[in-house]
Amino acid sequence: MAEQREMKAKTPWHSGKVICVAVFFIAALITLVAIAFVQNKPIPQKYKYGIVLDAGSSHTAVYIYEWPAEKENNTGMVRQRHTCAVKGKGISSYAQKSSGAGQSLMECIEDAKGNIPADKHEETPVYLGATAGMRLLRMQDSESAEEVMTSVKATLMSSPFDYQGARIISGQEEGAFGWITVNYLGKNFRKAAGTMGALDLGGASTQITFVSGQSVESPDNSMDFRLYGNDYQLYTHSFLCYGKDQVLKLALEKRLMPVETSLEDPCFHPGYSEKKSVKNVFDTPCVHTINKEDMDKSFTHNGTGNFTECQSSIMKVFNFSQCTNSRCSFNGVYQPPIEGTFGAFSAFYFVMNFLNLTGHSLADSKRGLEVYCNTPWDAIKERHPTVKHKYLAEYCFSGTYILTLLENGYNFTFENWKHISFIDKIEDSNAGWTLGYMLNLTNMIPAEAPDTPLMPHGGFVTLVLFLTIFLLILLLLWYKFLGLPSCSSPKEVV
Ligand SMILES: Nc1ncnc2c1ncn2[C@@H]1O[C@H](COP(=O)(O)OP(=O)(O)O)[C@@H](O)[C@H]1O
Ligand SMILES: [Ca+2]
Repeated sequence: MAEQREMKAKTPWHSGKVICVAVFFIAALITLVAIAFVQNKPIPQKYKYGIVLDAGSSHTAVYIYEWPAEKENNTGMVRQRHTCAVKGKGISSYAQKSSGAGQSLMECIEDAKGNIPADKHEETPVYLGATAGMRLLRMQDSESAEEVMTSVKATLMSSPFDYQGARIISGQEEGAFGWITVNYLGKNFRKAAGTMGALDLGGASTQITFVSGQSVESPDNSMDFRLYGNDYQLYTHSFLCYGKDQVLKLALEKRLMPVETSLEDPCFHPGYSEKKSVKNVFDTPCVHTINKEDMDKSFTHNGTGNFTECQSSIMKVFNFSQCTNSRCSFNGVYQPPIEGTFGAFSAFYFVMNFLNLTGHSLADSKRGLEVYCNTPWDAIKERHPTVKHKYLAEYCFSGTYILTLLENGYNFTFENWKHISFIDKIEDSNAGWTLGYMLNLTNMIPAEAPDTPLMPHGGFVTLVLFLTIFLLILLLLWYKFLGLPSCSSPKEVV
């Protein structure tokens, strides 16, 4: 008997105590693995949506953004879900028939309805911001501008979305929100590396915005932001009339005074010849007024294709002679020295990308344009049969304007030219003021950095699982070498 009892003690696998521990052990392990698995499985994300209409001078674009509901204050979480290009020209072109402005947006509003889940329509904010085309119309004819804005407001208010306003934004806002967009998308706000300046070229205005180490001398050009716990003092300026369509008018105006029947233009290709109406040049508050008689005339616009001469003619649209600050860009506008890297978007990108000049030095870009501008118009048309006629005719002018604006206007140099990146999108979202505008209006950029957990949730669960398994193994080893703590009742132990 005594021998039998000894045998039993030496074969613990048959003991009730061991089975008890094993059952607990396996049950605990299964539970842990199940918890880790369930917790690590991505839970279906709840998304929120926002719509911004960019009512530019040349056209209107609708942007739909989306972001995971519980992560809205993290940088870089909002992304562009969809865009819709409104057919026809910009809303300012409806000055004479304002109801057409709101009507023009209908198709893209329908398109937005299909792109946002129906149960979210009511809670999705919609904003419209109009830029330089409407600023010019307001200067020219404030009543018509008011009517156009009333018309677009009515359309947006009749949509199922949550109407949050339609207004003409200021040039400072346009510049600053473009800067916020590129730095938000580039996740620069929480990096030590610093931010990127923003260069936006439109049809009617252009904006330059960057963080300057020097204090900004003129209050009009200064904007302060506190974002994710950092203070930023921005230098920003918007040059009304210096978008590429208005600058073309400024340049033509200089060559058309006095009004003649033909005009030789080095900024257009040799062989280019088109009849244009004088009114098309002088129909804007950016140029001088001329008498009605001249307004009704027309002229033949002939290209001569000469980059150097084109550049000299463009130089005349800038005024470099007066500056009441310590330093200026042009037209007496204060600008601190260029600092850091820049993202150049909108027409800066469209034009430089078409010309294949996005990765070139300033010297190479000039050489490239010399050849391009001098190429006969017929050859250009043959090479690009599908490109819109107006764009194609104007790329030599626009490219030359871009180089002149950046080098002579803003004082970029052969040296720091490489710090300019011509960009269209960052991570599938367009660079432009719309995203920054929405982030600001929805309070999605906190002033202080939100507290972040030490490690992501999934990592935390996995770590707990491993630590527990490790402890269980320790327990088993302990049992093997030191014996088993009893599972049975205290009475039996005694
Ligand atoms: N593919 C393209 N090639 C050249 N220019 C383009 C292209 N697409 C758009 N543009 C131009 O980009 C500019 C966009 O300006 P827009 O945003 O409408 O005006 P603003 O910002 O001054 O109110 C316009 O001059 C338009 O003609
Ligand atoms: Ca624009």
